[in-house]
Amino acid sequence: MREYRILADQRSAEEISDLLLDVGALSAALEDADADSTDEQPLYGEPGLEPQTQAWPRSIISVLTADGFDFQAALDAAVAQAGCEAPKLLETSDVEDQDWVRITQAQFQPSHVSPRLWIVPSWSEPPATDAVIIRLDPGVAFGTGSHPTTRLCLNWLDENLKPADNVLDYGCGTGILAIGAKKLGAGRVTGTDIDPQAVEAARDNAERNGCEADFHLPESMPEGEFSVVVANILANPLKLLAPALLGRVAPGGSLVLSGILARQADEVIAAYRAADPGLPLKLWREENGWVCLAGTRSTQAEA
Ligand SMILES: C[S@@+](CC[C@H](N)C(=O)[O-])C[C@H]1O[C@@H](n2cnc3c(N)ncnc32)[C@H](O)[C@@H]1O
Repeated sequence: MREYRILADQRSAEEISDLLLDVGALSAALEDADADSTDEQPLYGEPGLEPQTQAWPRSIISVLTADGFDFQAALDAAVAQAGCEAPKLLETSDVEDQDWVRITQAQFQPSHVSPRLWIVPSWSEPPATDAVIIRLDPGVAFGTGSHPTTRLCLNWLDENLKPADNVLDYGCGTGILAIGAKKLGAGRVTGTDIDPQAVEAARDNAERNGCEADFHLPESMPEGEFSVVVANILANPLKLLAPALLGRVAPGGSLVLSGILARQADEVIAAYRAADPGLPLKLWREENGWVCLAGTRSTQAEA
């Protein structure tokens, strides 16, 4: 059995993984290649890329194959079908047959992401503490707690959520923020994502965690305001989404944004101030060059 580790543009990584699995690869695990990087953004493609097309930078795909599998031919075919740039081969190694499950699982272990919250995959025992556990396995959607921006949002929720706050997770990915909010005591929890696979994954993950939460595509989102709106996307889409996100924050409610590099914080704060001076955003916290911005809408009595 062989393991191949390839570096791919994050936008095509899932499709490449799926195509390799379709033609017989035994497993394909994705991890962020740039989780701790604050290099120029975007980290792929040409410098002139339009802001709307920026996505998360690069993924490492670890692919396990049986002996005799023609990995290069399978990769070439996947690249041709996906119409993307060819991933870069980082390394290959021989793997003992009995080790492949262990290798796959070793890539994702329990992690302590905020004072109370742990992310625990299905193959691990929960830590023997009074921790609040989110059960989550890596899959098709973004959000396993390995990225600093996800952890920043979870920490904001852990430290600031009030009992029975109702929460909107905008750009929910796996639903990790919605599930975390519910486990921390939120009331009604709703999530949305433009990616139908993410909406599906979030529903499955909420059910697996025994969390009552509903997830919708943006066009099917029910009307209504929330006491907490959290969105971990990227600076440019967040600026475009300002009216939509601000319109969802109830009087006295909070808006929490991440997916923003430290050097982009001022421009995002300015865009939101221009769209609605009644909800001033401030830097809440920074981790590894990524920031979380947060602010509270004044109540009618204060306005
Ligand atoms: C970085 S992931 C965040 C996932 C998860 N909330 C977390 O914190 O780890 C951003 C998610 O936002 C979604 N997204 C991007 N643009 C969006 C938009 N305009 N409306 C809704 N979701 C969007 C993406 O599909 C992706 O799942």
